[in-house]
Amino acid sequence: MLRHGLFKDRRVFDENYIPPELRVRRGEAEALARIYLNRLLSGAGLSDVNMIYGSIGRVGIGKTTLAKFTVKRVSEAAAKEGLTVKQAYVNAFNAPNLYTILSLIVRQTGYPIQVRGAPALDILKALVDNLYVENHYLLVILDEFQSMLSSPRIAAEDLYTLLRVHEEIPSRDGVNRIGFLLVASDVRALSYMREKIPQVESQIGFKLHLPAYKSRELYTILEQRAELGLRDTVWEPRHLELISDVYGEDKGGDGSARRAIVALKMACEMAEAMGRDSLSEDLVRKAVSENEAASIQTHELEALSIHELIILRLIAEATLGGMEWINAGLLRQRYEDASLTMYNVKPRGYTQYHIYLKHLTSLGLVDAKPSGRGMRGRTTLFRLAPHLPADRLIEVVDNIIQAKMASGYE
Ligand SMILES: Nc1ncnc2c1ncn2[C@@H]1O[C@H](COP(=O)(O)OP(=O)(O)OP(=O)(O)O)[C@@H](O)[C@H]1O
Repeated sequence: MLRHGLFKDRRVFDENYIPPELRVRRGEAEALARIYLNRLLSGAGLSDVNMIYGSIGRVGIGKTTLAKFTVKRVSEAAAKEGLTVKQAYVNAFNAPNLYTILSLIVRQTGYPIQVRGAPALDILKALVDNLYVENHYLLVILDEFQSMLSSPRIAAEDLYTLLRVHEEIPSRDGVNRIGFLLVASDVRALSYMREKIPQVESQIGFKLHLPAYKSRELYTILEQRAELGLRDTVWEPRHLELISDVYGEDKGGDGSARRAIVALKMACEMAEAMGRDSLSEDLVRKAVSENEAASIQTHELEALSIHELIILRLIAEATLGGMEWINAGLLRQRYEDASLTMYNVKPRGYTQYHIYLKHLTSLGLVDAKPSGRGMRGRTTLFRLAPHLPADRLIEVVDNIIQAKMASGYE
């Protein structure tokens, strides 16, 4: 009989949960924190710009976690020396322009700065002034930094203004008080920087590359979650080994801690739903295979244009509505309607439209086949690739479309 459930603290499995200590990558966090602290504690202020970046196509490998942990460490260590280092986190996907970036930063500092209707430069001046008056420091994480570089609504000058704030707006006492930790998906961010903002690129002190996780590292991460979030009698090391062997990069997996943690959570939820009070190997295997089936490569979707995303969404919608295949004519008609009425973008001409459909098919997101007999004339039929869950895909696609629209992409 199940009396308490398997979890002792469900929050430990939340997407944004940051563990109290890092058992994997602690050394990296300490090394990064020391760079900021060395200068700060020697009285030279805070002005460093460092960067964490991952590997192409790898997600969930701990970039954000490491950044947040590092900044927290800096703030705590500084506090022990009597210095206040405020922390701010901005995800570029939610910050399409300099004004929004600064508004988000200001909100997190808690300073009474009027941002509504103020020009970005005035907000930044007020921020520099408040830091001076309070004698505080500020360390800002700019996550998904690559999308700031490619956004048409963030000019090179904006990035200079922000990242070289000390030159644009020197503090009244000459002490620099704002440091940055940039987080980018992969090494390409550095070459974009070299093109768009070379002076900032050359100013980056420390560039830390994070590889995908190996199975042994995933085991350690899972063990920590199990200890913090599950009842002791629920799990055994072999359950965690099974998961870390599936996702470990050295075992042929994608090295994602996120997916490994989700698999463990799913296994526990499945056990609960079945009224069991502990995990079994069978259940863990089942959770892993469901996790695989439901996995949507968000980075692959982020790389699509808005028009491709609209087409994909329409095909997924047809599936969700019970239509097994949608024919080319109907799809085109829905695409034209949706572009104009829902997204306020001009539909692309036929040639480009067909290139988009081909691309979606070649990525394995969409299946295409010629219509059989019984249809008038020859046409092509489309459907969402059967391994993709239509409802979750629509959710993810909507988020991406929204973010792209907000940052002015097409
Ligand atoms: N070293 C670690 N210790 C404990 N948990 C970790 C560690 N690395 C990653 N995680 C967990 O794995 C999940 C994914 O990590 P995170 O979001 O930091 O990855 P990311 O590389 O920033 O992802 P994305 O590529 O989507 O931006 C989070 O739940 C995080 O808490």
